[in-house]
Amino acid sequence: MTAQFPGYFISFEGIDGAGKSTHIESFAKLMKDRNPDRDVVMTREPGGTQLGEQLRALLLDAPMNLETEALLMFAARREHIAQVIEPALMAGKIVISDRFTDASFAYQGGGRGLSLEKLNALEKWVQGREDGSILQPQLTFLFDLPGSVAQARRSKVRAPDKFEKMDLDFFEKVRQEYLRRAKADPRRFHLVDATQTPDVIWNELQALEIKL
Ligand SMILES: Nc1ncnc2c1ncn2[C@@H]1O[C@H](COP(=O)(O)OP(=O)(O)O)[C@@H](O)[C@H]1O
Ligand SMILES: Cc1cn([C@H]2C[C@H](O)[C@@H](COP(=O)(O)OP(=O)(O)O)O2)c(=O)[nH]c1=O
Repeated sequence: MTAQFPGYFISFEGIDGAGKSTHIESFAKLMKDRNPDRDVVMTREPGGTQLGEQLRALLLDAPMNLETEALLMFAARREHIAQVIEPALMAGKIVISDRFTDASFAYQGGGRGLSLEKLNALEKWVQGREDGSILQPQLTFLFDLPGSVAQARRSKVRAPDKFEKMDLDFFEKVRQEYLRRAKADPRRFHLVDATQTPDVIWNELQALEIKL
């Protein structure tokens, strides 16, 4: 269940190298152009706050126990929700986040094997609201593509962080968990075939009618 806010919450998801960053800023500009009376807040996870960015640096670099990793992801998320996401949504803003909780289910759950039970408990704890609802994006773009294609793209442009050093099998498991979640919640997810060219993807994003 999603709490009702005057704002609108959108997340971008996908395995590393899927093409999220390539489109997210143009998409934020598109939202602003179409809704000139609304503020658009761009943010990211892990991160989005001063503490969250410090946690991000640790999470993307230091090897750690799986439970520790999940707890730190959700700790950064709690701060992000309290400081950035909820206030913006209460004020009627459009929040666009480069990743949110689906990434924890996909990476720590699907990829590294943390149980669904623990992830569900963390989600309830961190995103639970007084009215019993759980904060979720209203719309999630899932950029989907085979791990091998994403890996080839990444290797051309950047040195890998801790997650990007994981092998193909890991990314295939992350991808399958993302797809499982998308299938379970088709009203929230918009699946993007990320093997298409950036132009085709951009046309697809522009053609979407988003009812705020
Ligand atoms: N649709 C696409 N086709 C081919 N290359 C792409 C496409 N989208 C992005 N890229 C390239 O792939 C690399 C990774 O894209 P990026 O947007 O950083 O991915 P992400 O943010 O999902 O990790 C970049 O070099 C980018 O230019
Ligand atoms: C939000 C989140 C991210 N991650 C991982 C996915 C990415 O590998 C990494 C950072 O994501 P991202 O910002 O997409 O990295 P980049 O800017 O290098 O494309 O953190 C998790 O494992 N769990 C989470 O809950």
